[in-house]
Amino acid sequence: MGFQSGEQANNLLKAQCHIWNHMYSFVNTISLKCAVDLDIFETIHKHGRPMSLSQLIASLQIHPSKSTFIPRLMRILTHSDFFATTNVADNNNEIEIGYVLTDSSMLLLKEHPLSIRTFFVNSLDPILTNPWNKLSTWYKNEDPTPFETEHGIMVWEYGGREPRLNHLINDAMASDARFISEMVIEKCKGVFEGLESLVDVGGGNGTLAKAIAKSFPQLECTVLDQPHVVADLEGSDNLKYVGGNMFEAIPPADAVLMKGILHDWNDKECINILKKSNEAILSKGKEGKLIIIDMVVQEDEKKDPELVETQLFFDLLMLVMAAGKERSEKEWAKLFFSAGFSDYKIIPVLGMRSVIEVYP
Ligand SMILES: C[S@@+](CC[C@H](N)C(=O)[O-])C[C@H]1O[C@@H](n2cnc3c(N)ncnc32)[C@H](O)[C@@H]1O
Ligand SMILES: COc1cc(-c2oc3cc(O)cc(O)c3c(=O)c2O)cc(OC)c1OC
Repeated sequence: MGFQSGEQANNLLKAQCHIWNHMYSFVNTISLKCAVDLDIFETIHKHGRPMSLSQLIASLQIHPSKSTFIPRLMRILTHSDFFATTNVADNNNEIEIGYVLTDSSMLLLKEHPLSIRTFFVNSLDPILTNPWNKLSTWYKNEDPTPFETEHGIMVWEYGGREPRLNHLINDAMASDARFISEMVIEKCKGVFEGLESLVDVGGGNGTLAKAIAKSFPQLECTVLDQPHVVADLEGSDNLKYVGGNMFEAIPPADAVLMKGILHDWNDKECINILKKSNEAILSKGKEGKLIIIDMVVQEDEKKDPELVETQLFFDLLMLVMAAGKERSEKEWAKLFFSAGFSDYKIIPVLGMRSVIEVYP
């Protein structure tokens, strides 16, 4: 085949690069996981100043025959912004490259107060990644999710039967909730002010509710989750745990909080949960509200390509794990009005996610 122009050939070469880039996008994931498993971030952090390759290699627990392969791992992770480099002088005053952590790698440290390492590590456990290999099979069968095609059971039911999955998910969610709690409370104080009671529906082990209960001591907080999730958890003065089913009943409260819940369900199921939430709010006899923390998918691709791509990754994650979806503002509005709510306000202060207030 002859090319009509140099431009045509160049376009095909670019297309090939695009395919190869996607063919090996997983290299980014695997390299990052490898650095976490080898404790590279912890090692550089503990060093306390820029760390040269020789210092790093000497501190890692790797086989001596693998020392010469560390620079290549460091190079790709520097390319993907998990390390920054600077010049450092060695003992002989020779200049070498020194590695330092970036904001992203800091969040993968075990001891960082906002660490999301557990969310990262647990999300890459084979129990949660194997279902992705069933995506095309799932498109050809009647199963509700690729998770069910892989494991023969839906994710939330499986959590009740398989303690390892229950812990993987609960610990991952708690890690995310620790990250987001402070920001929610700091940036959205007004959302909680004046409330006397709040129920965190599907609140997991209560990480977010605990932070809210601590910041607003006058607020009576309840965490509703599946019985096996809250079974061994103990409340405090203004926090209690209730085992139940959000499709059946939600305890009455001035406000219903749902973080990362509605994106796990399809539209029909969401409308049922929203109607139960509306009943819970109205039964207090006051003008309560619903507080949702979830993604609002940005429709303007060009605004922040990494943010939009990550939202689209999560949209497919929801399809693979739980038959849910990430929603655009239009899709959220349709759900709220179908469930009988009259208005809503999106507060876009959490990066990829937003706080949405919804009013009866
Ligand atoms: C994605 S996690 C979110 C956890 C928590 N909101 C957070 O932000 O960390 C979804 C939660 O919904 C809970 N869940 C699933 N089905 C439920 C049901 N029918 N009733 C109550 N909770 C449920 C799960 O047990 C899980 O804790
Ligand atoms: C709780 O708030 C959020 C939860 C999720 C989230 O993340 C997951 C990650 C996994 O590896 C497997 C899963 O099954 C899940 C979920 O089911 C799930 O809901 C994601 C969020 O934002 C992207 C959350 O914040 C709203």
